[in-house]
Amino acid sequence: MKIFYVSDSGCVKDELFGWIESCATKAIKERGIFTIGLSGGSMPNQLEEIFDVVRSDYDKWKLFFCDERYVPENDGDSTFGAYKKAWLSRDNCALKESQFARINIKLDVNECAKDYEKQIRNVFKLSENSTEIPAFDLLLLGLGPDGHTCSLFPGHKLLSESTKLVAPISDSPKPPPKRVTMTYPLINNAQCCLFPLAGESKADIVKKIITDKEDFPAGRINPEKGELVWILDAQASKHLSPDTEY
Ligand SMILES: O=C(O)[C@H](O)[C@@H](O)[C@H](O)[C@H](O)COP(=O)(O)O
Repeated sequence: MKIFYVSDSGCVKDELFGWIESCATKAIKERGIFTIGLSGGSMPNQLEEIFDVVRSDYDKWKLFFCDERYVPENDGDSTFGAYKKAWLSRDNCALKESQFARINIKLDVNECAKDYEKQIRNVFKLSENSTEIPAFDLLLLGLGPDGHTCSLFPGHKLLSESTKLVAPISDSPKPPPKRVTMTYPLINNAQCCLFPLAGESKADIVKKIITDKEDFPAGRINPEKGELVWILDAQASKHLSPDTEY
């Protein structure tokens, strides 16, 4: 686990953009494609200026959602809708809508999750019955005050999902209730999982996970072959000591 301590939310963004650029450059050089998973919540706003900062061959990007709300894209709760507003509406947007893998809510939530998993397997050229697990180049993860990440919530049965790579949830404690979410088998097979966190509201849960090692869904993110990176501003890391190895 790597922890980067920075002073404020602006520096979290700078560090985050640096990671994105280096992951994308490496992936495109090695395999001609960059696969990235995006979270919702405050992350779309955090990533708003990406095209001003990150230099990359954006045509080679394929973008997925670590979790997505099961709502129409024009619904205020839609994560794709949030990125449409934050990115696709910009004059200097270097991405096309077609590069985003979107959920299909014409299907019921269970079939929607299966369809999304199929979309992921297709990008990684893996058949439906392949036992190989796709390895995303970078997953950008959020952290809720209850320690959830993606739509993996404390005490939920999805925490022990061991076969589905994308699962449906219809009882999310964080509204809206219906979502699809990546699960640990997929998340923990990524090359890099990154939590870019800023603000006082993250401090207590960051302490519980990193210092106290209490068991929370976000604390179970630990890529077997990849890197786990926390980028924390002074407020989010106020209970941590930069000299301590966690
Ligand atoms: O769509 C979602 O709800 C998110 O993916 C969710 O997991 C989010 O990342 C956390 O709730 C943190 O949200 P904030 O960044 O707004 O604190």
